[in-house]
Amino acid sequence: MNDRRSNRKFRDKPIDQVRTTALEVLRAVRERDAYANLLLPSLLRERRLGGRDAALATELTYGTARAQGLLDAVITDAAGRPVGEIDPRLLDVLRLGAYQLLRTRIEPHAAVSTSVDLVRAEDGQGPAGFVNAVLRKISQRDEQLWIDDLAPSIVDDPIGHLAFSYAHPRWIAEVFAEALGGSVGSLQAALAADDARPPVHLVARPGQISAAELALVSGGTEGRLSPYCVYLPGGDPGRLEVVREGLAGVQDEGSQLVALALARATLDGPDEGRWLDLCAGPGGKAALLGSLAEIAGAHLDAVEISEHRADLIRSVTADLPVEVYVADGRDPGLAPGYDRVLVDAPCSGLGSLRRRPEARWRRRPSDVDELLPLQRDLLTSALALVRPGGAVVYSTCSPHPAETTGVVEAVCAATGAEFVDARGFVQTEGLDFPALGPGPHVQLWPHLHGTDAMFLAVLRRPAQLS
Ligand SMILES: C[S@@+](CC[C@H](N)C(=O)[O-])C[C@H]1O[C@@H](n2cnc3c(N)ncnc32)[C@H](O)[C@@H]1O
Repeated sequence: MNDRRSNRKFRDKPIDQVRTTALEVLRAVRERDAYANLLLPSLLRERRLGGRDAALATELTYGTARAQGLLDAVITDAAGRPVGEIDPRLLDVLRLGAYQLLRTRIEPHAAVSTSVDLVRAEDGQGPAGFVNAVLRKISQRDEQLWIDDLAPSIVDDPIGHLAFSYAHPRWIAEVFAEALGGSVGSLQAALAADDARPPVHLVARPGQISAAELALVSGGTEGRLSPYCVYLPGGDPGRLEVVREGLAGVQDEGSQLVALALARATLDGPDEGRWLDLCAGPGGKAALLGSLAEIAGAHLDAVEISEHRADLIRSVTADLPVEVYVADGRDPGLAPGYDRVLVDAPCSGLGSLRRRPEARWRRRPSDVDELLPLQRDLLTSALALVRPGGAVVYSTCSPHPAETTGVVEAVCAATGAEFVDARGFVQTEGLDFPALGPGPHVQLWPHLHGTDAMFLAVLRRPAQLS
C-alpha cells in the first residue's frame, strides 16, 4: 500500500523522458532481442524527442549497450553478487546508471537519483534502496580505478586486460589480435576505436549530387577516402531532405570503397556492362553500384534470398539500371558471363560492432563457423557466374581471418582463381589513403581508416575453373 502511494507521488513528478526511453530500449534489447539502432530512432520520433534530448538518449542507450560487459563486472563487485542473481529489470537500471557514472560527465548525484526515481516509480521503495546503494558504491571510484581493480593484469594477460578495459568479449579481442598480427599497441587502438561513438557517413549518389554539394547542404565534411563520402557531425540523417529524396544515403565509407573496387577492378578484355551483386539486401552497395553502372552504361543484377530484403533493394534502386531477383546466390538460375560480380557475404559482422551497440555481447564464436560453408559456396558460385578474365570481389564486414582470408584462399585453391592486388582499386587520386598493408587484400579498420573493419579481396577468373 505504502509503495503504491509512493508510486503515485513519483508519477506526479515530471517524467524523465530521456532516461525512460533509453531504459525501454535496453529492456527490449534484453527481453526480445531488439536492435537498439532500429528501435531508438523510431521511439525518438514517436515521442518527439529532438536536439539535445535525442542526443542524450542516443548516447545513454548505445553507450550502455556497448559497455555492458564492463558495467556488469563493476555492478557484480558493487552489489556483492553476480548480475545473473539480480532482477533483470533492476539490472537494466543499474547498467544505465553505472554507464552515466563511469563514462559520462553527468553529475553523480543526478545519475544516481534519476535511476532511483525510475525504479521507485515502477517497483517501489525496497528495490529503489538497493539500486541507490549499488550506484552510490560505484560512484566512489572512476572508470580507471574500477579497471585497475577488476581487469586482468596487462602484463600477464594483455588481451584480457584490453578486452575488459574497452568493453569487448575476450574472444572478439582475440580475433582482432590475430587479424592485426598480434601487436598489443594495434589491438589497443582497434578496441578503443571500436568502443567509441561512430560518426555517421553519408554517400552522395554519383550522377545526382556531388560530395561537395552534399557536405554543403548537410553541414558535413567531405570524406577522406571515398569520393562520394560525407561525414555528418551529428543529428538524425533521416531528417535531411537530400536523404529523404534519395540523392544521398547512409553508408559507411568502407562499404562505399567495396562497391568502388568492384566498379574499378581491371578486367581481361572489355567490360560489356553485365554486373552482378550476389548478396545484395538491403541494397546499400547495390544502390551505389547502380549509380556507377548507369554512368558506365552498364546494368546490375541484384540477387537476395530474403523477400523482405529484396523489397528494400527495390526501393533504393528505383530509377537505376538494376534488376532484383529473389534467389539463392548459390544457384540463382541466371545466365553466366558477368563482367563483375560482388559477393558481399553474410558474415559475423564483427567489423561493424561500433554501429550495432549490443551486437558484441550477442555474437558467439560458433556464428562464424556456421557461416563458412555458405561463404565458400557463394564465392564459388560467383566464380562460375563471372566470365573468364572477369572480376569477383569478395567482401565481409568482418576482419575474422576464418571468414576473410580463410574463405578466399580455400576457394582459390579449389577453383584455380587468381588474386589481384585490391589496394589500387580503393585509392582515389588526390585523396590521401592511410597504410593498406602488403596486399593483395584490403583490410580496413576504424583506428586506421575511420571506416568499419571491412575486408575485400579481388579475384580474377581464369579461362578454365578447376
Ligand atoms: C552482408 S549482407 C549484404 C549487404 C549488402 N551488400 C548491402 O550493402 O546492403 C548479406 C546479405 O546476403 C543475404 N543472403 C544470405 N544468404 C544468401 C544466399 N544464399 N543467397 C543470396 N543472398 C543471401 C542476406 O539475406 C543479406 O541480405
